[in-house]
Amino acid sequence: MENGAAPTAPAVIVAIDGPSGTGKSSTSKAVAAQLGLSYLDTGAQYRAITWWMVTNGIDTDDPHAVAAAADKPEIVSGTDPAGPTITVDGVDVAGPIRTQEVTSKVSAVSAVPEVRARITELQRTIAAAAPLGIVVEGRDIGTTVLPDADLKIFLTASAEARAARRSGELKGADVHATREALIKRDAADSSRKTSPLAKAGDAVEVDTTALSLPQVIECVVTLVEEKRAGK
Ligand SMILES: Nc1ncnc2c1ncn2[C@@H]1O[C@H](COP(=O)(O)OP(=O)(O)OP(=O)(O)O)[C@@H](O)[C@H]1O
Ligand SMILES: Nc1ccn([C@@H]2O[C@H](COP(=O)(O)O)[C@@H](O)[C@H]2O)c(=O)n1
Repeated sequence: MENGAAPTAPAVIVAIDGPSGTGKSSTSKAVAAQLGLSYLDTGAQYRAITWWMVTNGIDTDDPHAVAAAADKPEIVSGTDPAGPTITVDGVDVAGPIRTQEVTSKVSAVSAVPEVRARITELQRTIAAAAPLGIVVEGRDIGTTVLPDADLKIFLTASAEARAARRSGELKGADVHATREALIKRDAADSSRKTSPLAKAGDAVEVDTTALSLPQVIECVVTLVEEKRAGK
C-alpha cells in the first residue's frame, strides 16, 4: 500500500440461525472471537424485553398489552464476544433473562409484531456499527433482519442431541422434559406469522448432531474465510 499501512479486510456480516440448543451462541461467540468480529445474541434481546414485561406486570399472553408496551424498555447489548452484556434501563439482566419463567414466556412476546419491529431495528443499527463485521445469531437473521448478510448458516441437530446438551447444562434436568420443552418452543417460533424461525434459501445448513463444538466452530470459521477470500 502507498502509505505502508496493512490492508484491512472489508467488514463481514455473518448470520447464524437455527432452533434451540443447536449451538448458535457457543459457535457464534467462538467464531467472532477467533476472527476479531463483534457478536450479537438476539435471543438475549427478546429475553430482555420479556423480562421487562414480566417485571412490570404486563400480561404476556395479551398481544395488545405487549404491543402497547413494546417501545418502553431501553435495551442495550454489548457485542464483545469475550464478554457479551445485556441491560434493560441500565440494569444488568444477563442472569434474570435465563430463568424458566422468562424461557416459558419469550415465544409469546417475540411473536408480537411491534416487539419484532422494535428489536429488528435495534439489531440492524448494531450490525451497521460493527467496525470489522459481526456474527449475529437468532431465528430470523438470514431471512428478515440481515437478508444481505455475506454468509448465512443454519444450524440443526436432532431433538435428542439438543436435549442431552441442555440437560448437561441444567444439572439434574430431566432429558425427556427438556426435549419436550425444546420442541414446544421451536414449534411456537416456527409457526408465528411475523418472521418465523426459518432457513433462508441461500443459507448453508450444518447438522451438528454428530459434531463436537470445536468441529462446528472450525467448519464455520472456514466458511467465513472462504467467503472473505471471494471463493
Ligand atoms: N456440537 C456440540 N456438541 C456438544 N455440545 C454442544 C455443541 N454445540 C453446543 N453445545 C452445547 O449445547 C448447549 C447449547 O448450546 P448453545 O447455547 O450454543 O445453543 P443455542 O442454539 O444458542 O441455544 P438457544 O437458541 O436455546 O439459546 C451448550 O451447553 C453448549 O456448550
Ligand atoms: N432472532 C430471534 C432470536 C430469538 N427469538 C426468540 O427468543 C427466544 C429465546 O432465544 P434463545 O436463543 O435465547 O433461546 C426464542 O425462543 C424466540 O422466541 C426470536 O424470535 N428471534
